[in-house]
Amino acid sequence: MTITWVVKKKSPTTKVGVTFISINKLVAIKSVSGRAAKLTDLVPGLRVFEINGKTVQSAKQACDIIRKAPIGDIRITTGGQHHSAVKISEERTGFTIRQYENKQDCVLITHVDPFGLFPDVPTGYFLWSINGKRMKSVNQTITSLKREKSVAIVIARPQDLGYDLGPLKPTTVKTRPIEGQKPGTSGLRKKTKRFMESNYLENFVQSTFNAIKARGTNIVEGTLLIGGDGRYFNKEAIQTIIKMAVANGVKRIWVGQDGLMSTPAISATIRERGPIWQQAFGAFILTASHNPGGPDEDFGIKYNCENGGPAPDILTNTIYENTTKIYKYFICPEFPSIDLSECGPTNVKSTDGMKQVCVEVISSTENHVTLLKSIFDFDAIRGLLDRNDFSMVYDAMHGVNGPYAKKVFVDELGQPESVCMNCVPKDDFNGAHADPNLTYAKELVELMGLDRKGAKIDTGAKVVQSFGAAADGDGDRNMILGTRFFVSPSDSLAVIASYAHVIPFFRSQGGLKGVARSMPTSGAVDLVAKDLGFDVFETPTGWKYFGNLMDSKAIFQGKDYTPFICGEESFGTGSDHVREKDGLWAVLAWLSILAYENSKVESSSKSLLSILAFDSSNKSSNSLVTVEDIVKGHWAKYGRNYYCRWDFEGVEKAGAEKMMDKMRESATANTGKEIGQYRIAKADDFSYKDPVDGTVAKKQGIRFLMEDGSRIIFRLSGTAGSGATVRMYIEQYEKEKIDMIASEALDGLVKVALELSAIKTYIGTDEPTVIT
Ligand SMILES: O=P(O)(O)OC[C@H]1O[C@H](O)[C@H](O)[C@@H](O)[C@@H]1O
Repeated sequence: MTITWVVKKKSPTTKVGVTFISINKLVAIKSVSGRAAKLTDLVPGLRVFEINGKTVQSAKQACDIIRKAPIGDIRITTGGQHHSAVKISEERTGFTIRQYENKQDCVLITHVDPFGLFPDVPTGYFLWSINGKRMKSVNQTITSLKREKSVAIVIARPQDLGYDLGPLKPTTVKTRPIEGQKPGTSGLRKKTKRFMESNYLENFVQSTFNAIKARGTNIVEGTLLIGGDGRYFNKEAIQTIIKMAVANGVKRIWVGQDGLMSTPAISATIRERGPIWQQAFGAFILTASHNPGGPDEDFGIKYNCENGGPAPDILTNTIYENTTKIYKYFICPEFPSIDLSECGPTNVKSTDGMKQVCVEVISSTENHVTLLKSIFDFDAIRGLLDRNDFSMVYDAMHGVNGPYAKKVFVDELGQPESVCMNCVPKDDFNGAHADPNLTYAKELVELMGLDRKGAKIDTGAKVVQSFGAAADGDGDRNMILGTRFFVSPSDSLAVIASYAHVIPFFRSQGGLKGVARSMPTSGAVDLVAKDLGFDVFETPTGWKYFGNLMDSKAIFQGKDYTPFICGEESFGTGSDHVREKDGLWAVLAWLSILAYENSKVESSSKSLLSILAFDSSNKSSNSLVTVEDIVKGHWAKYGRNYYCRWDFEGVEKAGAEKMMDKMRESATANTGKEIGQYRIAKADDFSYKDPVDGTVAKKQGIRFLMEDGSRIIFRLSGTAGSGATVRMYIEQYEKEKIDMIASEALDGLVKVALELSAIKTYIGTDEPTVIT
């Protein structure tokens, strides 16, 4: 309510009995005397809006207007809601006050006694002045209250001072676009030091918020999830993202304990956690996956959407566009840093208590492990693990999956801690390359009796474990090994698909309906699909392409391809239980297959392997059906897709791109060409039209498809940290000759590939850094 008071100015110099005080850009009445005091309720503390119809913003301006006004009526318009004022002659004020931590020269009223002298003063306001004197400290205020006989206080609404939100108050920070923030195959990856540069992380995070808001994501109602693989800068980045999320309007945030959460666990948590009104609308995942970590190595960030899957191309493109035209970001600098070491909620309120944000530190493992338990028969797996002739080791390579492995193998499946190798997450992965392949998982590979080419080595009298598996930094990749035996990821996918019915998740839903593989992954799974009648899809590299197929019915109202299994040659396997590849899922799938086959051998009933080619009846009733038995049984039934990938890491980008351009240009000319013992049936640059949403992805890899079904593929890595990485994929199918050594079987085709690409001319070498 506003009231206009009329006081008289009797001569050019007479005072009208009203003095003023400034509070920021507001004006309040400081004191009232003489005739003016007779006007009922014109008291100190009322806010002054206008004098003689002019808006006032400072005490000086108010005085000037009155001084310059002609003799006669002066009209002072005030509002009563903003400030309260009381004249007293007693001592008991009924206040509790404290210094306001975000602004050290302000006194905040934290409690008001309803029976005290100022019952109408709301808490959360500032005690601005007493008898016209600005109060800057609690001591000064107490002294004044005690000393003055009559007290007129002016209080200020926090929002009038711009302090109302306190820790929730957003600040706008000016920035400029930073070059090179285009996400690759799986998010933005750069050197950690680059990410630590001023505004680098902030620009990307703000661009992501801008993109998801424009897409209609309701970030105010849902929950934002944040977690990472624990690499260097993980925790600092999380605190920054929390502060930016709050400034952008997010009210509920979940963070994995210690800042840790594997990529599949993030996907599971988005999909599974909380009542519908709390469910996560998306997640920031801080990882550069299998790239090395540490201050001099790589850092990364990616965004996953409400279905738990990686942001689709359309969104990452918008994020990138936003990074090229960003000039400001929002952050709450006064939001407290959250202690990530203990699970539980921290509620942070605005100073006026009107707004609240909850940051909850949640278990990193709980949602994912609960989901895995609902997919697999843990009792059956425990039966296998408890056999005297079975042993296993799981190498988390110091990545994020250590705590998950301990939870599953030790807590749930009752195995000794020794099953878990390198299971303490480290921010530099112990100086190693947390990539589960024959080269980088060296310790495990040797333990399992293999060399870096996957050939058996002499382990002497040492007993080699029956089963070995490894994970990458963020826990979405897997490598499967048997005793002195390597399972290629393409074969692993095909074997799991052929055994899907032994896993309750698939069996209970009427069996598999769809399978998919990335284009460079071998066609082994296609043969299973053809045999067992599932739909099969060949997609570009990148897990995001599988998501639409999994959601074909639920989101796109098309044909239902779920339950669904998919995989990539890059050591990724998974299903529609989440929208990411899932390293532990693949390991449990293999243990389920082994448990199934071994329970059959034990009960002497007919084994699936005997239906294939491996004849379990030749085994003594107690001998273990091994990983090698299962894979060889698979080859005997379906034939073998000999396969290898050569990586040329950290080569010069320009040369690598030139080589790809040359092969692209020569595709038509190469089609029909004979080279060595091969004839090229088709050479092209793979492009993919998504059968679900119709989007087209071009330039996804140069293919040489031979008439006999063999394939040579070249593509540039989309995840390389610096320079370029050329990947060369070689595949040759043999129906009968399944017992050759892979490198020997593929020797001829490798030579053809080196010749067709003229790789040495372009990148200066034809020696790979990694062979898988
Ligand atoms: O582009 P590349 O380096 O070959 O990496 C390809 C891989 O990148 C990430 O790990 C993605 O999550 C995978 O889905 C993809 O297969």
